[in-house]
Amino acid sequence: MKLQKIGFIGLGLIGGSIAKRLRILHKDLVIIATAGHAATIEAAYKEGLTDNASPCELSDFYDCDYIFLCTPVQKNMEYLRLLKGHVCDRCIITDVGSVKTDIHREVTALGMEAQFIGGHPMAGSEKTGLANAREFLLENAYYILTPTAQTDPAALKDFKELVASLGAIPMVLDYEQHDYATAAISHLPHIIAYSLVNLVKSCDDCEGTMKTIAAGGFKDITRIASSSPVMWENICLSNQEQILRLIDSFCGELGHMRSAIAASDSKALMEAFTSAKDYRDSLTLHANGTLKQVYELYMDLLDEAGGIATVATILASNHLSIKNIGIIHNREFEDGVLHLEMYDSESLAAAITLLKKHHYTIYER
Ligand SMILES: NC(=O)C1=CN([C@@H]2O[C@H](COP(=O)(O)OP(=O)(O)OC[C@H]3O[C@@H](n4cnc5c(N)ncnc54)[C@H](O)[C@@H]3O)[C@@H](O)[C@H]2O)C=CC1
Ligand SMILES: O=C(O)C(=O)Cc1ccc(O)cc1
Repeated sequence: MKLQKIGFIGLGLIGGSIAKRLRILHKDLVIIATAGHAATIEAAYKEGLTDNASPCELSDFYDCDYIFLCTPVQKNMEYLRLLKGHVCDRCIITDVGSVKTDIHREVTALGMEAQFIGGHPMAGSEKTGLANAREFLLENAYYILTPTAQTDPAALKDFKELVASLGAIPMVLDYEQHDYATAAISHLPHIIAYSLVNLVKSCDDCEGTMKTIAAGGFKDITRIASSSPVMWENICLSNQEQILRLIDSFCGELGHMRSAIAASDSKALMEAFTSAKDYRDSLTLHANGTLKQVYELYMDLLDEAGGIATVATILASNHLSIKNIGIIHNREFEDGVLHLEMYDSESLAAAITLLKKHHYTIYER
């Protein structure tokens, strides 16, 4: 399907990343957008991402092939209501929200099932805004699609192709199944991270001893507590039922741990830790059972002669071999991005530390 016009409502981390990739793939595509702040659209226009220089009106979305709703989940539902009756028949409205049941119920209530395909890229970070959007953000990530009972199979096929062109892996799921799974693997972990940080904050002494000595483990498990509060408030309100279910199960798990520790039950502790370790260690195994881990980083590369040679020399002189290297030449008004693939996790970690020491900006996935 030849894409002509795509609209974005919300142009932050996710909307911006999708738009950037589409701009690279389809130079002639008309991309229009609106966002919470006019400055976002001005910036997007300046970098050649959007065709409009100020936030567009909802009526401008009428003849889009696709409209991506990329605001916090509850705002997406408001926009869906506003769009009803104001888009042409062939337009597919999709969203990137982290919760799907709520918006599907709204779609049904509005009678928009034939025009809506839910979506959720399983990629992102704790960062927000267009400034952090990257065209490769969805690379190799699952992108969950939740069609409705009235989705035209041809429209679903086209949308799958679009998702695949973003570098993502489309996966169709039932929306309720999606919300239970994401409550477990994404929503609960964010709530635990936020709670853990608040716990430490309230337990710390006046000198901030805990904050000072907080080491890798605490930082690893709480990185996501730096995520957008508005986004997570919206997610908790939209996926309330499944999140409460998972919080209760988690309290049960913590209770088992507590009992085992209180009873000095080494066997129970060893069983719990070993079983969790085995499962966690197996996460890098993909569905087909092959080890598909890629040890890669992306970094900003100054547009100067010898830029790659300098990076290669820094790594080689520290005995770090590069498996794959390439420049992504597509941000017209910015410096290039260098993609590096290393052989294993240790070399990747060492390369990141080394390159950061040399003041390069690194983007880890
Ligand atoms: N951050 C992440 O890692 C992921 C987020 N998501 C979902 O993607 C959606 C967007 O999240 P991000 O891009 O991370 O957020 P973001 O904060 O980076 O961007 C949100 C965008 O929505 C706009 N916006 C907010 N309220 C608005 C309003 N009332 N009218 C118009 N625009 C408004 C903001 O101006 C901004 O452009 C959310 O629904 C979230 O659940 C999905 C996958 C990953
Ligand atoms: O930062 C991380 O590791 C995330 O987990 C990002 C994320 C946040 C929300 C989603 O719906 C999907 C992915």
